[in-house]
Amino acid sequence: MDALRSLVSPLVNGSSVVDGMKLVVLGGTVETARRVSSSAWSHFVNSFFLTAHFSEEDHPYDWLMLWLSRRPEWQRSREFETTTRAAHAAQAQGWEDDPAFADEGEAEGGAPSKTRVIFQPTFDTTHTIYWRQHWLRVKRARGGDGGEVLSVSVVARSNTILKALVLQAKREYEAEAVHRIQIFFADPHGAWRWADARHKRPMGSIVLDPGVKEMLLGDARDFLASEKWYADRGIPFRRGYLLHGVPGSGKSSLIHAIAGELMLDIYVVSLSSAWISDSVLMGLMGRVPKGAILLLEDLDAAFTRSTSRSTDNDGPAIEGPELPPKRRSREKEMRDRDRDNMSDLNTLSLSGLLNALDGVAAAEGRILFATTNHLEKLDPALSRPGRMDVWVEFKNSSKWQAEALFRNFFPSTDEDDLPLDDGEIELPGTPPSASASTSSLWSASTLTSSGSGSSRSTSAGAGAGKGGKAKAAPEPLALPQFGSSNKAYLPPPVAPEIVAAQHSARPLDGKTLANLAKRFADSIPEGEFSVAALQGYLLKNKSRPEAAATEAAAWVVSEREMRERMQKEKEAKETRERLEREKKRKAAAEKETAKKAAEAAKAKKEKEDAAKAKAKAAEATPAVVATVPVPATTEKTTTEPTVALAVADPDADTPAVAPASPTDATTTVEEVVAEPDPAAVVIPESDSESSESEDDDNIYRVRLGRRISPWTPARPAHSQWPSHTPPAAPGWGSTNSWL
Ligand SMILES: Nc1ncnc2c1ncn2[C@@H]1O[C@H](COP(=O)(O)OP(=O)(O)OP(=O)(O)O)[C@@H](O)[C@H]1O
Repeated sequence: MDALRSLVSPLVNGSSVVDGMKLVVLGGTVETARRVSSSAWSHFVNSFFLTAHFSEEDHPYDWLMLWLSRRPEWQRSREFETTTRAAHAAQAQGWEDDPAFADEGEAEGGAPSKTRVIFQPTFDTTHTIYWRQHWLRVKRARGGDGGEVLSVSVVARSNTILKALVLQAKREYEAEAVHRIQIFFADPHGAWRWADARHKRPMGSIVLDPGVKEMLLGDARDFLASEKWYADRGIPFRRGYLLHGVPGSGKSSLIHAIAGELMLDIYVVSLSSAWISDSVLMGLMGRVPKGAILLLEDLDAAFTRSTSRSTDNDGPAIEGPELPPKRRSREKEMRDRDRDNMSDLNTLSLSGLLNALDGVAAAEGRILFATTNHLEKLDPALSRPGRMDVWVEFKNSSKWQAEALFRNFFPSTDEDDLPLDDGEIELPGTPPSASASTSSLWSASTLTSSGSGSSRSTSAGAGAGKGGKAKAAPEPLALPQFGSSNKAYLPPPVAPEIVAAQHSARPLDGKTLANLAKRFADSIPEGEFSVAALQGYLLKNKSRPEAAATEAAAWVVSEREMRERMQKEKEAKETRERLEREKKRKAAAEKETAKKAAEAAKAKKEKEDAAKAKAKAAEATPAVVATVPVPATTEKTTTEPTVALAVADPDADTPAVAPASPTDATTTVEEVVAEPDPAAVVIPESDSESSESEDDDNIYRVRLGRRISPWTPARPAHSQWPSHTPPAAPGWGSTNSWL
């Protein structure tokens, strides 16, 4: 005990515990003070900083990212990450041209690298950038929703510097984007997703009847400048254009060109999308920025989504030859993915669409373009003024358009159009049939004769746009040929169309071009082919303008034949399908008839079987019939009806009757037995599980576990019953001695 006390006493009485406690308190105080002072310091510092936050989803974020990408401090980050995800943004904004920002890799052969890598500082790294006599602290971070947020802080008394920064970034961005238009597509979640940045399409490349383009462009320009005019008159600041007509006639191309001319972004919604609904559309419309083009594709398909249209035409609305296949396929992929991911949720209603177009929540300041191939399918409410103010019809190509298209297509050495020869059209060089072998020397003979085996790349005088300088005829084509050194077997000549596909045409002088264009237009029937079809033909002959002009008539014939063949095939297919359908319908009807007949036969058989079984059972089993005889005569005064039991004897003609009560009413029983119900109240004794009595004025039957068919003998009048003896049902077993 003493030993224990001696151990504990220093702890209790000694100063070590107190010292320990003091240490804990001291440590706690110091740490608290440190935290408080640090927090106070950061509050103090932050109170001098002005901070702006930019969310990834908003445009200023893109402006600032472009601005930052050009700051050496940003690029010198010691901690950085690489991404290819943002490569499209870089491309869109021209960052790809900045060697410090993207990789310089090139694929073999000098082609640009397929994947561009972007370097950017990691998250949560703070950068200090000096700009306009201010130090800016810039940080990328993750926002609450997982998206990226860019924060820019500056020590300043007012936020002027931050505003100036944003405006500067915007200016730079817009200067960068001046040659491109941004395309956004609606996604199934009701948000706008950036899809592409495309080069502007020159208005001159659109071939329409004179004045149409100018009218539309002028109208849109005037609208954008008239906000006050609209406000003063209380008219909603919106304008709608309905472009309708045959496919491939330039509707989307014109919208693209107008957007480029007016420097507007395009927001595209395809109303035939599977996921579109009233609420999604309303949300999308509300988020279209002011001064943008909203493009509603396939207006007619909104409520009658035909699979053929939605599957065939799911490419981007803004199509053009200049669109790189890579981007085209990315957009297609995006749409396909959306379509695959989403179940068919299209619940767009007409009223929903009308509301989205000009309801109270509809966005103002935007230009609406809607396209349709079937004007006749549109609800009149959709196309009324206020929703669609200007209508433009697009038709198949006229001769005038064909000529203009030809002139646009092939490069010319002259700026000015030369008057056409009145006389015969003169083609340069040899006749068309031989032109393939002489013009630009793309011929097979050139190929075979060039067999040096060297792999020289041919610049075939291409790229000289209209007005470009005339170039010397390109060098003979010298493609590397497999087996060129093999003397035993010479390679077969290359097909002319393959050769033609490899080059562009030489620039033609103005007079020749004019003559060829006229010859081409003469061969094209008025209003029979779409401009897109003509463009396709010219593309096939893009290195052979002469052949394109002279072979156009043959092409028209072959196209007609092909159409005829396709029409016949279509009709044959339809007939086949119709016959197939009829056959199926017939087979189904026959099957149905056979089924019904089988069912009827089965039912009949069942009925017969049941009847047989019943009859058999009636013959085989004696039954107990319990009836309650009634007073047959008025003399009967007893208040208790007598119960009689009839035991069915299969061998007897009539069932034997055993009086159930000593107070017998033989007459009654005999009556009952003598006139049995034909529906056979024959109840096997063994079936008797329960019984009840039925009140029937003067007849009482006792049910023995089976329904008894009605049997109504002659009734005595009620008055025959004494008033004090109602025909109460006898209590179960009240008089029936055997129960
Ligand atoms: N009038 C035109 N002028 C110049 N090019 C045209 C014209 N019409 C069609 N094209 C060319 O044909 C192709 C398809 O044109 P576009 O997509 O504009 O037709 P669309 O009328 O919008 O067709 P759809 O109704 O099927 O969407 C484009 O490559 C375009 O360059």
